[in-house]
Amino acid sequence: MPTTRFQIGDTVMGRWPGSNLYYEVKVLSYDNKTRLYTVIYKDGTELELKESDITSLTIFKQGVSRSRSRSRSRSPGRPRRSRSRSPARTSRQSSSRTTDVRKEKLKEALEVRLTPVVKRLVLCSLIEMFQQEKTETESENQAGGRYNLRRRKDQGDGKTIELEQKTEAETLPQTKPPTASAIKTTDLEFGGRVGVFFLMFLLPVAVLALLILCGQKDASLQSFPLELPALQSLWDCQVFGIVLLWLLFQAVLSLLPVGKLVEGMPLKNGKTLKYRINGFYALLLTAVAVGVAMYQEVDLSYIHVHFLQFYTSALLIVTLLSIYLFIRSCWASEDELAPGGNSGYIIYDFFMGRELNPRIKNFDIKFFCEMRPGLMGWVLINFAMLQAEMKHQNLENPSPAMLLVNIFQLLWVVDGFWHEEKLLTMMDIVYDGFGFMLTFGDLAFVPFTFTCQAYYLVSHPNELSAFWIITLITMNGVGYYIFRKANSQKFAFRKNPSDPAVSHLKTIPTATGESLIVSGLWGWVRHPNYLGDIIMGLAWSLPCGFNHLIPYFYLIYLITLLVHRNARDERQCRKKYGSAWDEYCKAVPYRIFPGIY
Ligand SMILES: NC(=O)C1=CN([C@@H]2O[C@H](COP(=O)(O)OP(=O)(O)OC[C@H]3O[C@@H](n4cnc5c(N)ncnc54)[C@H](OP(=O)(O)O)[C@@H]3O)[C@@H](O)[C@H]2O)C=CC1
Ligand SMILES: CC(C)=CCC[C@@H](C)[C@H]1CC=C2C3=C(CC[C@@]21C)[C@@]1(C)CC[C@H](O)C(C)(C)[C@@H]1CC3
Repeated sequence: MPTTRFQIGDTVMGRWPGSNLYYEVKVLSYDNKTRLYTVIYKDGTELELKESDITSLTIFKQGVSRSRSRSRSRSPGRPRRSRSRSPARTSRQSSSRTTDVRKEKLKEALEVRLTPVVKRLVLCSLIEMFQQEKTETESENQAGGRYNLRRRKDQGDGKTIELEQKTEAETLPQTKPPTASAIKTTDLEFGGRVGVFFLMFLLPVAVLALLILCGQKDASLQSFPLELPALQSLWDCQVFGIVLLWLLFQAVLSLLPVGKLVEGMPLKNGKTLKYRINGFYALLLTAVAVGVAMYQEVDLSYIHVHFLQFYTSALLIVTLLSIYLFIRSCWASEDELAPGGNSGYIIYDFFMGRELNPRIKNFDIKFFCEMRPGLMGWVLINFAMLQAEMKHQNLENPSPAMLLVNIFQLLWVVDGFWHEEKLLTMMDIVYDGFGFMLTFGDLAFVPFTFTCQAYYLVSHPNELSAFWIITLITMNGVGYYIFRKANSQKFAFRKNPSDPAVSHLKTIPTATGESLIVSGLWGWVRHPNYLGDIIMGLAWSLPCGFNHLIPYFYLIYLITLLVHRNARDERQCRKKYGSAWDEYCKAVPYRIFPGIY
C-alpha cells in the first residue's frame, strides 16, 4: 500500500459503525479499487472503513488531551473513576466462551485502553447512539453522502451485526456528531399521536375501574357496576390537601442535606447532574412521622374509605404537573430535550415528555417523582389497608395474607431505596422524557395499582394454611435472591470487573471495551433480574387466593412491561455490542424464562 495513509499492521483508531465511537483497530488490508481499509476490532469483527473514518493514534490522543484541558465538568482534585482493564480481567476474558477462531483474533487485537476523559466521551457517544434508535439526523446530514462503513464478510457464526440489517441507503451519514438541534423523534411509540391520545384517557379510566372492582364485594370482571360513581363523590378538598401536603413533605425530605451527592450519567452536552441520594433516610423519617401520627390517634383507615378520592386528587396533580412540564419545556434548550419526546406533535410530546431532566434549581422533578411520593405512598397505603382490614373484619391482628403482602412489598421498596443510586443508570432516567406517561405512572399508577392486593384483602379475606405461608415466603425469598443478586452482580461488574465478587464470572468481550457476563445468573437467562421480579410479583398476588383475577393485575402489568422492556433493551444491546451480543444470545438463548426463547 505505498500511497495510502495507513499501512498493514498499523494500530489506529477506527470509527464503530453507526456511532461516533472510535476504537483501536488493526489495519489488515487496503483495497485500491474501493479505497477501503479492512480493519479488525478487538472483538474480532472485521470491517471495511473509509480513510475519513480512521484516525491515527497520535492525532486521536492529541484530540483527547485538548478535550481534557477543555473539560470543565470535573473538578481538579476529584479522583477519577477508571474502568481500565486489569491483567486479571484480561486473563478472565481469555477463559470466556469465545470461539477458537475468535480467540485467535482476539490475541492479535489490542486492548482498548480508555482514559477517563475518553471514557466520558465514549459514554456521551453511547447515549447518542442510544438516542439514535428513535431519531434521525437532519436531512442536511443525509444529503451529505452515504455512510460507507461496510462489513467485510459474513463471519458465518451468527455474527449478524447491525450493518447486515442496514442497506447502505438506510444508514445515515455520520461525518460529524449530530448536533442537539438535529435530534427529532420520528419513530413514534404506542401508535403515535392517535395511540397516545387514547392511552391518555384509557389509562386513568382503567385504573379507576380497577379500584372500583377491587373495592366491591364481588370483584369479578362481569360484575362491574353499570352505574358509575357520581363525579362529585370522587372529589374531596380535604383529601386533595392531604395529597399536596404529602408531596410537600416528601419534597422537603428529598432536599435535606443528608446522604451523598452523586453524579448522574453524562448528558448529551457532556455535563453531568448531581443527585442527592437520601431516599433511605427519607423512608425512615416518614416511618417516624407515621408513627407519631398514629400515636396522635390519626386513623389511617381514612385512606381506605377515601381511596377513590385520593386517586382523583392524584390524577388532578398528574394533569397539572404534566401541563407545567410541557409548558416549561418550551423554554428548554435543545440539548435538554429527551430524544423520545421531541416529535413536534404536541399531544405525543406531552404524553412522552419533552424535557429529559426538568429541574427547579437543584430539585430534580423526575428523579423525585420516580422514587419518592409513589413508592413511599405505596408502603403507607398498604399499611393503611392493614389497619382498615382489622377494623373492617373486627380482627385483633392483621390476617397472615395481609401481613405477607405488606412485608413482601415493604422489602422491595426498602431494597429500592437502599440501592437508589442505581436508578441513575436506568433508561427511565437516562433516556425517557418526563411527561404525562411517567408522571401518571409514578404518582398515580404505582401507589394506586401496586396496592391493589392489600386493598382487595380488606373486603376479601383469604385464609392461608401454614404450608401456603411457607411456600409463599420461600417463593418471595427465591424471587428476591435472583432479583437482587442479578442486579448487584451486573452493577458491580460494570463498576469494576475485577471486583473479587464478580471476577470469577465468565464473560464475552465486546468491541466497546465492556464485557457481557455469560455465566451464573446472566448465563441462565438474559434477564434474570426480570425473572426474579416476576417470581416476587406472583408471591405478592397468591396470598389473595384464586377467586378473582383483580389481585393478579400487578403480575399481568409486570410481565407485559418487562417483556416490552426486554425487547427494547435487546434492540439497544444488539446495536451497541453487535456481533458480541449475538454470540451472547447464542450462548444464553432464553430471554426471561428458562426454557422459553
Ligand atoms: N416493578 C416494576 O414496575 C419494574 C421493575 N423493574 C426492575 O428494575 C430492574 C432494572 O431493570 P432495567 O433497567 O430495565 O434493566 P437491566 O437492569 O436488566 O439493564 C439492562 C442492561 O444491562 C446490561 N446487560 C445486559 N445483559 C448483560 C450481561 N449479560 N452482562 C452485563 N451487562 C448486561 C446492558 O447494559 P450495559 O451493557 O450498557 O451496561 C443492558 O442494557 C430490574 O430488576 C427490573 O425487574 C423495571 C421496570 C419496572
Ligand atoms: C402504565 C404506566 C404509565 C406505567 C409506568 C411504569 C412506571 C410506573 C414504572 C416503569 C419502571 C419503573 C421502575 C420503578 C418504579 C415504577 C416505574 C417508574 C422502580 C424505580 C421502583 C423501585 C425499584 O427498586 C426499581 C429501581 C428497580 C424500579 C425501576 C423501574
